[in-house]
Amino acid sequence: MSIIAAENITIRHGARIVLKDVSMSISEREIVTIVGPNGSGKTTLLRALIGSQPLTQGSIRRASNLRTGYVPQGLHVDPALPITVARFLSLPRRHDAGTIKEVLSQSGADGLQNRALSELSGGQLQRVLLARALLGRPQLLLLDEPTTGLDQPGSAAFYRRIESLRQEIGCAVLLVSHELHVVMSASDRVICLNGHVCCEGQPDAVASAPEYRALFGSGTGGALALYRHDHDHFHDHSQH
Ligand SMILES: Nc1ncnc2c1ncn2[C@@H]1O[C@H](COP(=O)(O)OP(=O)(O)OP(=O)(O)O)[C@@H](O)[C@H]1O
Repeated sequence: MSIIAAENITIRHGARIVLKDVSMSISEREIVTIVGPNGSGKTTLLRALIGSQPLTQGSIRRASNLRTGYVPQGLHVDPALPITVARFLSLPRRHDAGTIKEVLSQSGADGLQNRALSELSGGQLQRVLLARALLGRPQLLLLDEPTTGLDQPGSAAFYRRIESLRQEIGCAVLLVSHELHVVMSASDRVICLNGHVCCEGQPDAVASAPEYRALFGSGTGGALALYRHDHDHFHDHSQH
């Protein structure tokens, strides 16, 4: 059963049509990855789904009282900001130490609560942001390019974490990635967006292929897979 659906949505930024007649949906416990080139409307679609982006046309249908957790793209942390991870997780609403410990553990960020936010590595910060999104007990997690700045093993580890989170808390996950060819094999479905939905389908797991192993090694635990992208149709962007 779908928990959220975009129905024929069109979004303009000024005169520019960024998304045109896009329909997609996510079911309970489903992991969906959106791929597409820069500027193809991925972030705009995510923002529309959480209700922070006005629609020009179409509608968003959500299951009643759907709880969502959103991790935006590239949060900048001011190095001069003297704030610990625990304090950051208690803004704007206070959470007890037990809850903070639990979400940090679920995000693979055990023991970071007393560290200064500005001193975290890119991978640690991503996990803390994920922990923050978990505080609201989301039924749907939306993550905008969560592996930006991570190396290949770091990305693979993050994707495995997402899969175990789904098992642990039973949430659905919608991820955005700009990497067309590298998506996680844990994705149930990949949506390729380029102002419109170009195509969608299941990612092909190629972890056992020699070419794949030569490229990525075997240390990624099969978390990375190749999505075969067939561009068998013509894109007319003259309307954009
Ligand atoms: N607030 C805004 N005002 C005007 N134009 C915008 C605004 N937000 C986004 N756009 C434009 O909409 C288009 C889609 O942007 P969006 O951020 O959704 O793309 P994206 O696929 O997430 O890109 P990237 O991979 O670079 O993050 C871009 O051309 C962008 O310049």
